[in-house]
Formats: sequence, structure tokens, C-alpha cells
Amino acid sequence: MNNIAVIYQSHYGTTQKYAEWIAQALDADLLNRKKVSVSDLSQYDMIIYGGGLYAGGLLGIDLVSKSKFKHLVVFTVGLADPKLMDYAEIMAKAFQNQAYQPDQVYHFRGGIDYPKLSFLHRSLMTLLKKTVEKKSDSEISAEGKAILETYGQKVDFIDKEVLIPLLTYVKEILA
Ligand SMILES: Cc1cc2nc3c(=O)[nH]c(=O)nc-3n(C[C@H](O)[C@H](O)[C@H](O)COP(=O)(O)O)c2cc1C
Repeated sequence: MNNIAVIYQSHYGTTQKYAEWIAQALDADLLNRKKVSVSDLSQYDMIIYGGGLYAGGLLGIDLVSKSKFKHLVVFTVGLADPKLMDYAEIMAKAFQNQAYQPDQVYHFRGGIDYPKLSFLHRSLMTLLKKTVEKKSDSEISAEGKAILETYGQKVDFIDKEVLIPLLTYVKEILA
């Protein structure tokens, strides 16, 4: 089997959980983005990078968005339902160099646990909720909808099954 690194950046563990499942299924190295630099990655045939979505940005993506790798697969983990989301703007911001894009991108749903949020994150969510509430129904984005539906609660949408397309793709490419 080829050398694969699964790298993640996660504040509250949902992205980390998906990364752990992927690494386990592919017998890959699991690395915390905060503990690696680009030079550590040259030994791998494939990099699978996963980051949590925070205020429309993909955590830690600069690690892999500026250097070229043999194979790069990216996954995002957010609160909004991926079936309702348009990720074009997020991915355009994450990969500003149009000439270099990941081979594949996947979007998974995480969760949120309000009592566990940091003061800063909880304040931000309160602010976001107030902004969303001022909008008319037709103006509310998928993220806004998810904030209103889950505000103040503990919700967990993580699901191992959603990884099947990513795992199938990687196995085919590196077969
Ligand atoms: C301050 C804050 C901002 C967030 N912004 C977004 C967002 O823009 N889009 C989204 O889908 N989810 C957003 N979320 C939800 C997180 O992406 C979600 O909780 C995810 O599962 C977190 O991943 P982690 O547990 O790996 O940190 C936000 C959460 C917080 C606390």
C-alpha cells in the first residue's frame, strides 16, 4: 500500500474523529496539523487534509493549499447540511491559486456542543444568530439555518457511512 497521511485541524473533535476513521480505514499516518510542517509531508504519496469550518473558512488549509503534492484530497467538517450548502466561495478562498486544486473535495457534517464552546466561539455564535434572525426566510443560508436549528444545544451529526465515497476514491487511485 502507498504512503498516506491524514492531517486534521479541529477545535472540538468532530474533524479529528473523521480523520481517525479515515486513517484507520486506509492504514494511514494520522497527523495533527498544528504539529506538522510542509517539509514533513514530502515522504507521502497522498495527503488527505481535513479541517473544521469556522466563519466560512477552512481551518489550517494553508498547510496544503500553497505547495504541490502528488495527490491531495481535502475534506471539510461543518454544522450545515452538506446537501444544502454551496461550498464554492469557501473553496475559492481556501485554494486561491486556480492552477493548483485538490484532486477531490468532500464535505461532512460535524456537530456542536454549546456548553463546551470557548467564550469567544459562543459569543461569535450569538452574534451570528442575531444577524441571521434579522434576515427573511429566503435570505437565510444553509449555515444560518443550521445555527438557528441548533443554537444552544448539543448536536452530533457525525456518521462513518459518509466516508465511503472518499475511501473508495483513495483506494482506486492508489490501487
Ligand atoms: C465560531 C464558530 C463558527 C462556525 N462557523 C461555521 C461555518 O461557517 N460553517 C459551518 O458549516 N459550520 C460552522 N461552525 C460549526 C463547526 O464547523 C462545527 O461545529 C464543526 O463540527 C467543528 O469542527 P471541529 O469539532 O473539528 O472543531 C462554526 C462553529 C463555531 C463555534
